[in-house]
Amino acid sequence: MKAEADRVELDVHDHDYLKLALPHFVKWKDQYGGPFLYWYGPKPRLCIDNYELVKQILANKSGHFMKNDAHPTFLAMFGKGLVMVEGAGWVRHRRVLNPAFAMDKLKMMTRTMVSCAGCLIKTWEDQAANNKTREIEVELSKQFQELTADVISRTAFGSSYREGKQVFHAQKELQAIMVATFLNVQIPGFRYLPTKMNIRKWMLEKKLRNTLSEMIHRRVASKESGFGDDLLGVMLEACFTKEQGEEHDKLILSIDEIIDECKTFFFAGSISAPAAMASSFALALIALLVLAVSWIWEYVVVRLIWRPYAIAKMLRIQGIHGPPYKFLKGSNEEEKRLKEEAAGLVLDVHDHNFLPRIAPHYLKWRAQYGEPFVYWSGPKPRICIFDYEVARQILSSKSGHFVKNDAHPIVLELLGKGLVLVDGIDWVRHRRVINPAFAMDKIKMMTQTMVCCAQSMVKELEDLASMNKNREFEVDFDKPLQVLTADIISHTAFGSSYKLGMEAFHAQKELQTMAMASILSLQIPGFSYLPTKRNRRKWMLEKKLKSTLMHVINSRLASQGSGYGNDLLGLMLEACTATDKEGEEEQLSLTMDEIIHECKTFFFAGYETTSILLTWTVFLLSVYPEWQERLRKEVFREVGKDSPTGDNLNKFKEMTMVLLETLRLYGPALFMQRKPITDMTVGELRIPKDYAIYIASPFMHRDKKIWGDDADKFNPLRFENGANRAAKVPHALLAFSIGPRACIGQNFAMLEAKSVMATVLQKFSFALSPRYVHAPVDLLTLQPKFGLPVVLKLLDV
Ligand code: HEM
Repeated sequence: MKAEADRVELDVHDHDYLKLALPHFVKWKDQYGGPFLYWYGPKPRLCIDNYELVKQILANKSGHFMKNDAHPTFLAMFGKGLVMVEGAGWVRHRRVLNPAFAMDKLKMMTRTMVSCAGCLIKTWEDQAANNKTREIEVELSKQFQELTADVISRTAFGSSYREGKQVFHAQKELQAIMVATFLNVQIPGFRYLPTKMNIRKWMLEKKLRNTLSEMIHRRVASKESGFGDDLLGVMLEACFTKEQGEEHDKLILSIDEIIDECKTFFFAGSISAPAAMASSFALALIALLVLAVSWIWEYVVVRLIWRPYAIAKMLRIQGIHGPPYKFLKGSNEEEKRLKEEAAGLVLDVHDHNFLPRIAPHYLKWRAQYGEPFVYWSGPKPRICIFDYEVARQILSSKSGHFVKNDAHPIVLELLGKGLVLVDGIDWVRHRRVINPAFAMDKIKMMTQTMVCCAQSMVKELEDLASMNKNREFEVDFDKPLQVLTADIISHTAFGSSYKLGMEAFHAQKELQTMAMASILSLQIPGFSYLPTKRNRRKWMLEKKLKSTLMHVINSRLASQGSGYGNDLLGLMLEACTATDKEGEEEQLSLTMDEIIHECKTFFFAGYETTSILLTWTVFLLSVYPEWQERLRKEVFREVGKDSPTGDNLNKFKEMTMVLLETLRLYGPALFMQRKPITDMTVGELRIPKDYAIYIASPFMHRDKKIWGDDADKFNPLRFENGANRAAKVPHALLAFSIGPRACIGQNFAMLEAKSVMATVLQKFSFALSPRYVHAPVDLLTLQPKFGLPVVLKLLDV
């Protein structure tokens, strides 16, 4: 019917365009009367034209009538902005946006509106003046569209209006895609397939997001000098509110929500959807063709060919060299080959330089091209930094210009958007909520739990040893240490709900194993949505993980009267609950999803790292028995046979030195990554926006210029005067990172490691089993490839 109506033209005095724009409504209304029902695919739509019914539905304040589900592309364009949000979310958004549309603010924008209109009129005037007849023909609807886009770019984004225009164009193209696909049959999952149209759509969505995100981050960074008088500025102003008695600003909308509101400004403010939808199928076909050509141009020519060569050239000019870029593969093949060659390398147990095993490509390229060098992960460049000063400037930067590099999708999936991965003002919000949980006095209170867990592991090992006449036995010690650290994090994070916490962690661990198994296999786009056996198991685990964590969190929230508890979750919820300004409602400054992500982060960031630190500490104390003995003496000197307390542990000086030296030589976290959100200069190095920077801390920890000639040796004494005096530069130990994004759990990890080591040293002596093979391996964290078999001997104490 629409195609037929498309061929009809109306007389200019005929304003009844319904037969053209909505011919199906006109026909069905005539045929079936009002209200009538029709079908959009399998979904029913009830059409109402009765004023009283309309009033009751639209004016209803119960919140029971919500917006209908939007078309996915429509959602991508609009985002979850004011037009789309519902319920409490809508109240929050509306509260932030209202001030931006107050009459006095709008009046201030009139000048911009008039000036934009003036520019258009001036263009017409100039064109008309060039004609003898002083008249011109213009395509008014197009020009008005341009005009409103101009007005909204300037009023919404002020001085950033040029970027605002880019947003407008990306949104317009997305709209064309929506029109072209609107009436197509929607095959479930089809939108996840990498068709040319979908790829273009994803690119546009990414561009839209990145441009808006950058603009917002810049505004937030320059917050001290005011947010500006444009819509974005007024919205950000209303978004940052200082609660009574609070030291810092509180953010009402998340950065994602602000981005969605910006999309809404544009869509609602400059384009009318019904007009767009009236476009013809012919237009859709042309759009498809244009999209295909532009996809080939943008994706193949620009991204895979031109950009890598341009980047390499720009870096060469700065004197940064590296292996040549190969189409699509980058340096992957050479990296893979070098790693395969190194995989069989076995080290002597006194040899702590494992770099030829885990990073042979870095060693080769550094020798060949110098420092820093650039290599290619597929078409993406990685600039590798070995210099302490450059690393310090990047990691310590507080401007918010260096953010975390895009995480591998698998890491993202596992970790969720928790503290480790969030950036910008979201990070500020998360960090503020989580900081109190890691305050020293709170962590000290957890020491008892840590020691208790360690004692029950030691008791089990003791029982095994007592079964042998010589009171010794061999064990793969990395395994009980893994179980122990999971036990500790379950207890300290979830207190009395630790059993449920443990269940959640087991689900997460299995998900992690599945993810690691697939990390190197070919990723077929869309494959993850197919109901294969593996995917179904994955979905089941994800569901279980989420529902278990939700259950734990909800029961805590429900028991608020008796306090949230002294475990990490309780302390986080405490900091998370803030009373609404108007007084009534209690609001969480993190959403339920964000709290769930933080719980996952506790486990992911806090469990494996600490179990690996313990594993390498046991390894080194086995290789250097004189240090094992020194630490045992220290433990007996400080606590005798008693259980250590938080205060005792802080007095373990030699233990601290050994742990720091272990972190230097065998730090669990290997390469830190960042990227600048805008072009940045660090020292003499100019780093263009979005280039990944890899900070090669395992190399830097062995730098003889910084650590002295014995940098490759195990020498805990270098930390005798504290971590900051151990090397020629302060903050040379990067194992917990430095700067604002340094590890929030470092005190927790150190206390945990001391609790466990003290408890083990009180009962056992240990030595490496002859089965031990020294082959450290990079599995996201640094691990002993063949585990840690040791002989444990029960002490006669
Ligand atoms: C030996 C043990 C640990 C090591 C070596 C370690 C290492 C690190 C490093 C290097 C970072 C910074 C990453 C970067 O800058 O890209 C980091 C961040 C972080 N760590 Fe740890 N970590 C350890 C234990 C823990 C524990 C026990 C927890 C929590 C229970 C934890 C939670 C976190 C969190 C939440 C962050 C992100 C902080 C932020 O971005 O604000 N870590 N850790």
